[in-house]
Amino acid sequence: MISVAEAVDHVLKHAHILPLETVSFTSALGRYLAEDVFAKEPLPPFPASIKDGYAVIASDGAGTRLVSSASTAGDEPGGCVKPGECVRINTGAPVPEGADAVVQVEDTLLERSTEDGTTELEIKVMVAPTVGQDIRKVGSDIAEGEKVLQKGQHLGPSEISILATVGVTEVNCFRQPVVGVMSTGNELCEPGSGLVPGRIRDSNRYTLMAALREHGFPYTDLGIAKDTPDALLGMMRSALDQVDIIVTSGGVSMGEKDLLRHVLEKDLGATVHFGRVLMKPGKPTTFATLVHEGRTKLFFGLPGNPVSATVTCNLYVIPAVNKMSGSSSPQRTIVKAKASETLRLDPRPEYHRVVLTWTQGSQLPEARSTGNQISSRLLSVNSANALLLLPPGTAEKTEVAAGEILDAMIIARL
Ligand SMILES: Nc1nc2c(c(=O)[nH]1)N[C@H]1C(S)=C(S)[C@@H](COP(=O)(O)OP(=O)(O)OC[C@H]3O[C@@H](n4cnc5c(N)ncnc54)[C@H](O)[C@@H]3O)O[C@H]1N2
Ligand code: MOO
Repeated sequence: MISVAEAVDHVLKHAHILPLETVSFTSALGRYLAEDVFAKEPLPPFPASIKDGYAVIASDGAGTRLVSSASTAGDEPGGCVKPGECVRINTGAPVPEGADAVVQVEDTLLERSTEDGTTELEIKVMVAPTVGQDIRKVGSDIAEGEKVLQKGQHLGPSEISILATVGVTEVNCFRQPVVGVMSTGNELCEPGSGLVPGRIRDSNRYTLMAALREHGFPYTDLGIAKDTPDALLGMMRSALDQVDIIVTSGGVSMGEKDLLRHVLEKDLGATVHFGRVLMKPGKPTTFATLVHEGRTKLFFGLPGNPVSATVTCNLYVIPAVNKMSGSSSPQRTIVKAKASETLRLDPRPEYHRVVLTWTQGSQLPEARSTGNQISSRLLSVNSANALLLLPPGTAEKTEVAAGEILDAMIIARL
């Protein structure tokens, strides 16, 4: 049996970054950039006011100014401020020529206006301005030609905003792999079905599809395959044309209906890189690759037990999809956490489902166990936001004490 670290190495070694494709910036959320992005123009493209107030000549000092005109956001830059004058200006509006400072309205007094009170004629600057005060210089936010986004960067809302502001409406990103999700097992029925003797509802397919959707990855629902070599082979063969990765659950252990490895190796000619991993839960996790029409396809056979499928999806599938999408740090985030209770250690390294909570004044989050960790008990992942990485038990160390500090892998939005 190989270790989790070795298994992850195998997966990441075979998870090749996919070729790039051009995408509209409006659909680039969650993608990884395949090129650097530069600003064609400076931002702001004109000297812009930071405040609502008056554009003035700083050397005029404090005192009375004639209000000669107004500049509001959206106006074409123009006009000219002469000594002793000022221009009423809004935040974001172009600062007119001649002016070298903006005085915020709070630092002025209205001295004289037209009889109907609609137009200011004279104001008094109460505090002597300094040159450049409250003006954004041309290119002070983004310089012309500046690299604003870097190849390999993840595009979140802020990066989409940067693309919009520099007017780059199409970008080259790495293609995201399409993941086919399949459940296997004669006992499975759809969640909408009433239970008949011997049957259970398929939850794994919905867990896996939801996990992919949560990360913004494209997927295809391949349905439920019966436990026969022909059914498995047929469904996998037809999926290979549509997807880059196939993720199944069930059928990887030791039972006579655990056919997957045989179908992969003998019928599809895939190379199985591992089929048993020293971990709890998830021991029978199987990983294989095969070349189909010149392209390497990845195959994850996750264990059928629902919690095992969830844990191994986080450990292997999500990092593989991240890497193929162009991420340079594809693995899930690990933080330190404090065990909130005594936990017995298993002979296998355990991925214990916990709820991390941060309390004010404490530096580390507390990790509270979700209770009975048997791999069939889906309630052990209910509300879990992390997997506490428990070392294997030994004769000397059989448990983790309350307060011990351990690594925890984040598996949900915090
Ligand atoms: N003799 C041995 N038996 C088992 C071993 C072993 O080492 N030797 N390993 C056990 C471990 S650990 C696990 S995990 C399971 C994994 O088995 P399979 O991947 O072959 O999964 P199945 O046998 O098909 O199913 C296991 C369990 O999960 C339920 N299941 C399956 N698919 C779904 C689904 N889509 N949604 C909900 N529940 C599902 C299934 O009905 C079974 O109860 O093997 C142990 N056995
Ligand atoms: O490895 Mo299994 O996933 O413990 O139940």
